[in-house]
Amino acid sequence: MGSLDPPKAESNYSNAAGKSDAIHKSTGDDGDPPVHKEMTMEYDSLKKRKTSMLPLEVGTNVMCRWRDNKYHPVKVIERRKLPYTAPNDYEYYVHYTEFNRRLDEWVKLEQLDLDSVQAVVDEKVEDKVTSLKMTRHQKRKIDETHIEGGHEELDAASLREHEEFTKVKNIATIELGRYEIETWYFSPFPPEYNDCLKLYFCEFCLNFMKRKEQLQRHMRKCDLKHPPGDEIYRSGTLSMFEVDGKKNKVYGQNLCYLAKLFLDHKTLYYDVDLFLFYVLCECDDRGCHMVGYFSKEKHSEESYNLACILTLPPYQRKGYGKFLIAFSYELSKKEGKVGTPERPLSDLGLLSYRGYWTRVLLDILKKHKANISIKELSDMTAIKADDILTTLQGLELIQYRKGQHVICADPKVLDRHLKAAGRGGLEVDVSKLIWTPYKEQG
Ligand SMILES: CC(=O)SCCNC(=O)CCNC(=O)[C@H](O)C(C)(C)COP(=O)(O)OP(=O)(O)OC[C@H]1O[C@@H](n2cnc3c(N)ncnc32)[C@H](O)[C@@H]1OP(=O)(O)O
Repeated sequence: MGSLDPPKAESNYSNAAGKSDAIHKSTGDDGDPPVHKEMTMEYDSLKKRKTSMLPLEVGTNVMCRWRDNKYHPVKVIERRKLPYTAPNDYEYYVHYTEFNRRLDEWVKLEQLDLDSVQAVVDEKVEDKVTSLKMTRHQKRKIDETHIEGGHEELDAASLREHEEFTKVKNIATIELGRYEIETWYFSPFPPEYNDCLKLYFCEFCLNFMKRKEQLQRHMRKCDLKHPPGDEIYRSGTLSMFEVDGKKNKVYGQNLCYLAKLFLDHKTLYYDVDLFLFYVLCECDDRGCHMVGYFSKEKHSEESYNLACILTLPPYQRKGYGKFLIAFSYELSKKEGKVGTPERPLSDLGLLSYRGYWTRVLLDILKKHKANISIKELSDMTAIKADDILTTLQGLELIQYRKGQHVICADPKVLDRHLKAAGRGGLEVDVSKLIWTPYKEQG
């Protein structure tokens, strides 16, 4: 599977500096004053034209030099004046149009190629309204990110306001345990944290602070050495804790603030009572260090068995995501239900789920000699029938014959797909799971 990091291909884009260099060089030694003068005038007018477009407007499309030293198209999302500098000295918050929003960042003017500036397109209000049409579920999620919450309907204006409010990352880095982590997205921390670029989290209770000394003081007092709640799984150094959002409200909210820094789609913050949090930890003699988690509604009418899933960036691509997904299905099996993750899935979420579904289903198809139906696959795996159908359709293993879906699984094709689906990840040892499904206490 390809990397989701931006493409590494050579860019054939040449930059503005190169072009103005060429002008300087051509005014060299040929001793031809009229040409020299013409060139100088041309250079001056170019410079003037460039200066006149500054500061760039929000919405401008322009090419920007990225950390790979190549130029990529960006859109200016926001700008801010640099203190104690000339009137036009701004820095710009840009979105790389080819990449995911997690790579949005502040850049300096010298990273932008002013020759490539395109006029700001005034997006028509109707277009925006159409693009803002959302499902009821998405609206609910957006509501929940609002500090006050509780709006029944969100009109286009409120959505725009929400987009405006969340478009720039507020916290740039966090310290958590022994890691300093660059954040990916905006998270609605309380207003008193508005002036912070970095936050310090207690890795056990997830309280967050503005200053390192506050964290150090806190660590001397904090009694926790693992997430609050019940340890429901332990295998080797891996432990899973179940945290009830109602019993551990502050922990649940802190976890949501933290998770939103890495989740673009909106998540809940205040209504944590309705959720259980499954927190995966690597344990050593200093305590149980959070690696990732998933949340699960206590009651889901839509048969969701997972609301949000996160592996903290330092632990990603090590198989923990697949472990968390597998774990969520093991819980569903114990409940005797089928389950599906809450939508929308992020790009990385979709990749991880697709890989998991492919491996689980194809492993069964390989071993199972007789015909097997989608319903039987669903009963065996707790994967919802729709997800089985889309996975197998995506792999072109389904045919529609005489009004029915039929699975056509040639062993060689199965092997090819399994190989492409990558590594299996960490296994959940079900014998080590000690858990009973959630029941409301009377
Ligand atoms: C319902 C929802 O919550 S949807 C939102 C999902 N969550 C997020 O987007 C939050 C940010 N992302 C994450 O936390 C993580 O990327 C997760 C949870 C999606 C995956 O966690 P990880 O621990 O990295 O997963 P894991 O190591 O098991 O790999 C999963 C597979 O996904 C794919 N994948 C994950 N990250 C990448 C990446 N950056 N580039 C390409 N493929 C990737 C790969 O196929 C990978 O398998 P492989 O390593 O064998 O090739």
